[in-house]
Amino acid sequence: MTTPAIIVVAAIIRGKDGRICLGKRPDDKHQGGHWEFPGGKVEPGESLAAALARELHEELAMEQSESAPFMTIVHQYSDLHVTLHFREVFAWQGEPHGREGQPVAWFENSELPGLSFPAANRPVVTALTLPPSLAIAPPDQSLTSLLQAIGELDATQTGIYLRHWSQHEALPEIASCCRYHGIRFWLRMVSEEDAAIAQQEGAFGLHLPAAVLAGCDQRPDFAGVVSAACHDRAEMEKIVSLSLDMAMVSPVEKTPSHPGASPLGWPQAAALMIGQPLACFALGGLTPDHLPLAREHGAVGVAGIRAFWS
Ligand SMILES: Nc1nc2c([nH]c(=O)n2[C@H]2C[C@H](O)[C@@H](COP(=O)(O)OP(=O)(O)OP(=O)(O)O)O2)c(=O)[nH]1
Ligand SMILES: [Mg+2]
Repeated sequence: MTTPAIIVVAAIIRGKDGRICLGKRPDDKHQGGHWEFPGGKVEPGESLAAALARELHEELAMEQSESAPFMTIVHQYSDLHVTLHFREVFAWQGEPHGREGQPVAWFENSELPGLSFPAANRPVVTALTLPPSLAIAPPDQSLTSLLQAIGELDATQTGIYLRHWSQHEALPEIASCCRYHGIRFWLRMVSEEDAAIAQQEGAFGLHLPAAVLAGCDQRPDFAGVVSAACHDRAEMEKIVSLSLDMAMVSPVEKTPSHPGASPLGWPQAAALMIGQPLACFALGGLTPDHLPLAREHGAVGVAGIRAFWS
């Protein structure tokens, strides 16, 4: 039996102090009693940006709001099929307050995972904990230059994937340097042991290359973010079926590190990424400046090697 389907826009509103504005859904509404990113149903013929500006005016008295894509999640509730377009609101007039009697409050990013949200929101709450850029450690980088480069990164914008360092004797030193600078880092999982190492070193993420993903029949035992490499639809389905948090989708554009690989191109990458219940990072021939373009195509972040180390 098919359920009704709706298209919804919802706002990620960050105050100057970095906190996020949420509203509480009235008990008698669908998904009532949960916190929500303010927003509502898109009306026929309305653009997503216009729909969100209208909802923010109606619900929060925010005027002239402007927004850009963050991520899209398609979710099937038992009684409703929703396409949720989350958008980052970057400008507005007025002080947001609940105009419909609903509680409205501001939360630190770190408080979000502890709140009760509609089930569809799990991936967006995870995505909000991620840096927008992921710098992959180049294979030929020396330990000294890696440690120096870590110290020069902006921890709010960039995380790092220590692709070749999981089993290296210098890992504790690198991990401690990352922790000191507040840099979120990912380690590569090749064996079961790597999940334990990642846990012990305080890695933020554990990344599964395609061959490891192929041999995996359950989510690895790791408390942080679990990501996997994704090149096609079959890998995306596997990643979703294991309830992983993140996919690095590649190669989106032509890249010198994999000269033989034919790129997906943005339309095909978008078809893979949009609506999936996880955070997608676009990878391959990109720079951090590609973030807005990547978000237009369903990725929440961008990853790469050379262009991501300042
Ligand atoms: N706004 C919002 N809705 C969400 C979120 N997560 C989630 O599953 N939803 C679902 C709940 C609802 O079924 C739907 C949003 O519809 P809504 O009730 O807010 O729509 P609306 O503002 O147009 O309200 P109404 O005029 O129909 O009363 O999307 C979220 O974070 N924010
Ligand atoms: Mg609403």
